[in-house]
Amino acid sequence: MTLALGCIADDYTGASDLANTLTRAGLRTVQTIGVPADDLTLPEVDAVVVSLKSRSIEAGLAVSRSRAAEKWLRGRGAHHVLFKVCSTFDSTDAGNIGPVMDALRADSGEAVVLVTPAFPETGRTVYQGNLFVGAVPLNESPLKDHPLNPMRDSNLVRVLARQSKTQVGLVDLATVARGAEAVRARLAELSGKGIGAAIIDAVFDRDLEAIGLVAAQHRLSVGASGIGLGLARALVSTGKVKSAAGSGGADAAVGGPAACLAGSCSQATLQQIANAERVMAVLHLDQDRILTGADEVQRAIAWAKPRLADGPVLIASSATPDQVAALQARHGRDAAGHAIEQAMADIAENLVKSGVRRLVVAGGETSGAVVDRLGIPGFLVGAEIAAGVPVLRAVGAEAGDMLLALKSGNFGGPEFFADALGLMR
Ligand SMILES: Nc1ncnc2c1ncn2[C@@H]1O[C@H](COP(=O)(O)OP(=O)(O)O)[C@@H](O)[C@H]1O
Ligand SMILES: O=C(O)[C@@H](O)C(=O)COP(=O)(O)O
Repeated sequence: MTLALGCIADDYTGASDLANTLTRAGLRTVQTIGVPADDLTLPEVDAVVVSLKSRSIEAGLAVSRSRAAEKWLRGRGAHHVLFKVCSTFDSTDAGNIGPVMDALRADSGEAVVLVTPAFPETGRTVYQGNLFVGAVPLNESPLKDHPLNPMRDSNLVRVLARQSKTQVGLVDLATVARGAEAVRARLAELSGKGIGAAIIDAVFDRDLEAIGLVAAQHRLSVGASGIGLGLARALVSTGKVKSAAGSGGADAAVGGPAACLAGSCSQATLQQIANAERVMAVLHLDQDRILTGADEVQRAIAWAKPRLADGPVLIASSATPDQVAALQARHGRDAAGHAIEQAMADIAENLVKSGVRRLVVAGGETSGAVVDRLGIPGFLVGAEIAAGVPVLRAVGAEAGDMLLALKSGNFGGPEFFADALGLMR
């Protein structure tokens, strides 16, 4: 297998978002969980998205895991590696976007790295280096209250500079609008000044197409699904990849009981849970019981099991920003996040033991904990449920044939859970 594109994603929902974008743009794509073991049989593909759970771990670990993934991808022929980060640039001043970018830049010998989290289809645009979420700057969006990495600065040149050892420059929209040649000239100017990374403005998909043409000639880029779209379109338009259509049956029916788990506390997910109450049984977990060691997981399983035969169930830990802040004040931010993720993984494991083969998970860290516990090594990409969220078919899973959807907290329409199960038969 010779890869046209190698990708490293810093969480599992982000990886499935990117795998979805690449598939829709005509690249045969597989998502792996971590660097694949030698005995995992992968189909012949144009792109591999290696999913890491490295967004919120210690920076040194994120660096070493990303480097191992890059080595594997380059070893399979990938000329270009995209480090996929969140379209809301989820990170802290300690990282992990900057430290991983710096390490991959050194490994790939890249002079100046192109960086953009723009993903116009989901309302993420970048102008003058400032990230907008819909109509508001990042620091005024719900991301200011994220439980793990509250985003309080929308100027990405500043945000990345605080995390990276290199100087960070800007390629502005006026330059992007003049096309690929103008972008190349600006990058040469920046690298001549010793600047090692550039935030690139992008508002429309056509901006990302110009960026993709330039990026494809570089060794490394950093961004969200939008730059993935640009790269994929560049690979197809320059004939490096022959466009493939369709999901190849990756979403064929598996049957059996269905369940949803929500650990995201995003506004979008809170609304989706409220709407799901009309069409499925919903259990709200008691987070204090999880944190104090009471048997909340057993209570959830005992609640779910008798209901599975009658239709899908949804189990949620999600809470409003005030409730999240209060819980974190009582137990600590990391302890709260970790304990709830592990409880979700316990619940998922028990549900699968009870026969669940269709599972929807809301939240990136939550999805990481669940997929790791289920021991799923990879996914094929099926139909698109919503922008950035495909149906996934597990490959090589211990439980056998399974369909999953891993939803980024912020993605999906108001009826997401019903929409997902409607496509996961
Ligand atoms: N009620 C709650 N209070 C505090 N933290 C929570 C609560 N529910 C979930 N969490 C934690 O919040 C984090 C949500 O992150 P994640 O799953 O990545 O969602 P998103 O996709 O919205 O970022 C997880 O670590 C999760 O365990
Ligand atoms: O780019 C995006 O917004 C998503 O692909 C993504 O990474 C989402 O992360 P979570 O919101 O933590 O699921």
